[in-house]
Amino acid sequence: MAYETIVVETRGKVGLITLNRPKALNALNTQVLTELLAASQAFEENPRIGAIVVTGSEKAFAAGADIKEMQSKSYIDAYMEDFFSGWEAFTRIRKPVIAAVSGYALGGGCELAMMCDFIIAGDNAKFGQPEITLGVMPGMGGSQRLTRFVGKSKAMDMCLTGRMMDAAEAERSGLVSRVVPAGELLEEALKAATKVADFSLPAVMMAKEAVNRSYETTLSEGLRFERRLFHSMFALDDQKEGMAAFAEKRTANFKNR
Ligand SMILES: CC(C)=CC(=O)SCCNC(=O)CCNC(=O)[C@H](O)C(C)(C)COP(=O)(O)OP(=O)(O)OC[C@H]1O[C@@H](n2cnc3c(N)ncnc32)[C@H](O)[C@@H]1OP(=O)(O)O
Repeated sequence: MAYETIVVETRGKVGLITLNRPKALNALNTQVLTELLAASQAFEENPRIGAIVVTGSEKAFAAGADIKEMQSKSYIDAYMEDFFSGWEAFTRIRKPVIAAVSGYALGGGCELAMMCDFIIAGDNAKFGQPEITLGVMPGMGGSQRLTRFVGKSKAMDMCLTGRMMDAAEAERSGLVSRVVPAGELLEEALKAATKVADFSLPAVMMAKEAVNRSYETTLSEGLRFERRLFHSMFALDDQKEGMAAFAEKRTANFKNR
C-alpha cells in the first residue's frame, strides 16, 4: 500500500509509524485511520517485527481528530457510520505498541496515544482533551481511558475545562510512563521498543493481554486469567531458553516459540 498521511519504516525488529500531515499538525482524518490500521496490521503479520512505535512531528504528535473533516457532519451521518468506532481496531493489535509523543497530543491525538500500550513523552509534550471548546466532548475514548489513567478528578478537569497538561504533570499523573528530552524522544522510544522486541514475542503478547484484561474484569478473575496464561508459558521453548540462560549466566536467545 502507498501511504500518504503516514511514513512507515522498520528499524531492526521495530516497526515505526510516523504521522505525516505537517500542515494540519497531524490531525487524524479517515485516511490517517485507514493507513495507520493497514501499516500496523502489516507489522502485526510480519514475523520479523516484535514491537511498533507510533510517533508524530516535533510540534505535534496529533492535534486531534480533523475538525475540518467532521464539522459539517449531521447526527445521522455520525450515527449510521458509527463515527470513530474504526479506531477500536487499532487497540486490537496484539504486538506491543509504544506512543512517542512530542508537542501537542490533543483530543483524538491524546486518545490515540492512550490506545497505545505505553507513552514515552518528550519534555515538550502537551496533552489535552479540548473537545469541550468545540461544543462537543471526547469521542475516541478520552472520557473512559483518561479517567482510568489519571483518575476522575483530573480527567474531569481536563475534559470540562479543556486545559492542557504538560509532560511533567502527565508523568506525575500516570498518563505517561517516562519523560525524556524532546531531542532524544525517538531514539529513546526505539531503544525501549527494541528491548521489548528482543524478548520472547509470545511472552510479551501474553503480558500485554494480561495487563489489558485488568481494565475489563474483576481482580479475582484477572488474577485467575494471569495465572492461566502464566501456566501456559511452561509450554514455550522460550521459557526453557530464558530460564536456562539465567542458570548458565548467558544471554537468552529467544525463538518466539
Ligand atoms: C471532537 C473529537 C471527538 C475529537 C477531537 O479531537 S476534536 C479536535 C481537538 N483538538 C483541538 O481542538 C486542537 C485544535 N488545534 C489547535 O488548537 C491549534 O492548532 C494548536 C493549539 C494545536 C496549535 O496552534 P498553532 O497556532 O501553533 O497552529 P495553527 O495555525 O492553529 O494550526 C496549524 C494548521 O493545523 C490545522 N489544525 C490544527 N489542529 C487541527 C485539527 N484538530 N483538525 C484540523 N486541522 C487542524 C490548523 O487549522 C492550521 O491549518 P490552516 O493553516 O490551514 O488553517
